[in-house]
This record gives sequence, C-alpha cells and structure tokens, in this order.
Amino acid sequence: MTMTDRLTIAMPKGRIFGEAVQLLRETGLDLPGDLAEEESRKLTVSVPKLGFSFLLVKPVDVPAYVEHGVADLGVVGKDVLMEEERDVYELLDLKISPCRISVAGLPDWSPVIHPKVATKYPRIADQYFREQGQQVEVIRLNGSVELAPRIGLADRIVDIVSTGRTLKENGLVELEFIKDVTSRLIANRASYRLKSGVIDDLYQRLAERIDREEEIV
Ligand SMILES: Nc1ncnc2c1ncn2[C@@H]1O[C@H](COP(=O)(O)OP(=O)(O)OP(=O)(O)O)[C@@H](O)[C@H]1O
Ligand SMILES: O=P(O)(O)OC[C@H]1O[C@H](OP(=O)(O)OP(=O)(O)O)[C@H](O)[C@@H]1O
Repeated sequence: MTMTDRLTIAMPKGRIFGEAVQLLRETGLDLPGDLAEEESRKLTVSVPKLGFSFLLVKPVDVPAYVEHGVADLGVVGKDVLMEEERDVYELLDLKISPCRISVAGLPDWSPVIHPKVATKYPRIADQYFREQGQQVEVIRLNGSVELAPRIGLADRIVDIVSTGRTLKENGLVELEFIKDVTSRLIANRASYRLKSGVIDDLYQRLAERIDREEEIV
C-alpha cells in the first residue's frame, strides 16, 4: 500500500462511533480493541497496518471535513447529510444508528395560523412545512429541543425520535413522521477518483456485510 492509498475517515464521536467501528470489524478488518477508549481526549486514531486514520469529530461537522478533502471518507447520519447539503458523494447506507425525524408537540396542541417550530434541523423543517403548504417560523436550537413547547418557545418541534422516551418524559407526542434516518458512508469527490482502489475495497466489504445481515433478518 502506498502513501496515496492511506485513507482518512471522519467519524462522529457520539453514539454512531461504536456501531460504525463494530461494522468495520465485522467486515474482517483487524481494528485494535482500544481504538478509542472512552476517557480518551485524543481526536485522531491511526491504524498503520490498515493504512487508516480516523478523525473523531462532531457529527454535524463530518460532511465539512469530507467536502474539504481533509477526510477521504466519513460516516454520518442521513439527517445531518440532508441538513448540511455538502458537495460529497453518498456511497452507501450503512443501516446503523436508525432513528426518524418527526414533528412533535403537546398532546393538546391546536392549530395556529403561523406556528413556531423549534429544531436543530432548520433546513429539513423549512422544506417539510413548505411541501405541506404551511407557513411556519423556524427557531434554530442546538439541543434540548423537547423543552421548547413546554415553556412556550415554540408550538411544535422537529427532532430525532428513536425510542420515544425523550418525548414521553417531556410530555410531548409525535404528530407527523418526516423521514427514516440511518448512517451513511460518504466520500470526498477527488478522493473517490484518486483512491478508488482502497475506497472500492472498503465499499465492497461493507456492502457484503450489510447484505449478509439483511439476509439473516
Ligand atoms: N436517539 C437518537 N438521538 C439522536 N441521534 C440519533 C439517535 N439515534 C440515532 N441517531 C443518529 O445519530 C446521530 C447523532 O450522533 P451522535 O450521537 O454521535 O451525536 P451526538 O452525541 O448527539 O452529538 P452532538 O450532540 O454533538 O450533535 C444523528 O445524526 C442520528 O443520525
Ligand atoms: O427517542 P429517544 O430515544 O428518546 O431519542 C431522541 C432524543 O435523543 C436525541 O437527543 P440527544 O441525546 O442527542 O440530546 P440533544 O439533541 O438534546 O443534544 C434527540 O435529539 C432526542 O432528544
């Protein structure tokens, strides 16, 4: 393997990371057991024998690292990919970290003409309500979005729902489904041409593993 064959992969630091590493291991790649120890503050991990370097970054930043070519590949939720609209190739649905984007609100919610919608996903929310022919005011938040309807900041929220526990514990109900979400493998456009050999090899390994998993289910 030459230096140009080395792959830099941007990985989200949070919940996707563990599932993505497990998936890579299941393709037969010999990743060290202590790839990223929980207490570690290191933001790069190198696996020289495989020619891989991982950048551990905020999930929302993965598409930017890949678009700018400092990472050849990235793993990112479809939610972030849709929201960020970066110029990258979406190569593969990894089928990990499933969840959905939904509209939620208080159970006794009643329609208002120009509702306020709190969300971490202003672009997705804007597009969804435009398609519904509804005029809304989108309020961008960075987390704890479920608080907004309870304290009168917004009439509704657009957010990730997985188990539904956060909605329930904050007295909210799911009102409308927007989209199913899973994590995706994305590639920088130039890397995809220049490192096609190693990228194809990883793609094939992952695609076969995902297909096998689907046959079992
Ligand atoms: N219950 C869930 N809540 C949020 N995201 C989820 C959930 N289940 C799956 N996901 C997926 O995981 C991604 C979030 O990943 P991660 O957990 O790494 O972020 P995070 O720790 O919430 O990061 P940050 O708070 O820094 O944005 C989402 O973009 C989504 O695709
Ligand atoms: O349906 P559930 O299984 O309860 O999961 C959904 C919740 O998890 C995520 O929050 P996260 O923990 O990432 O916190 P934040 O968005 O408030 O930062 C998401 O934004 C929801 O709040």
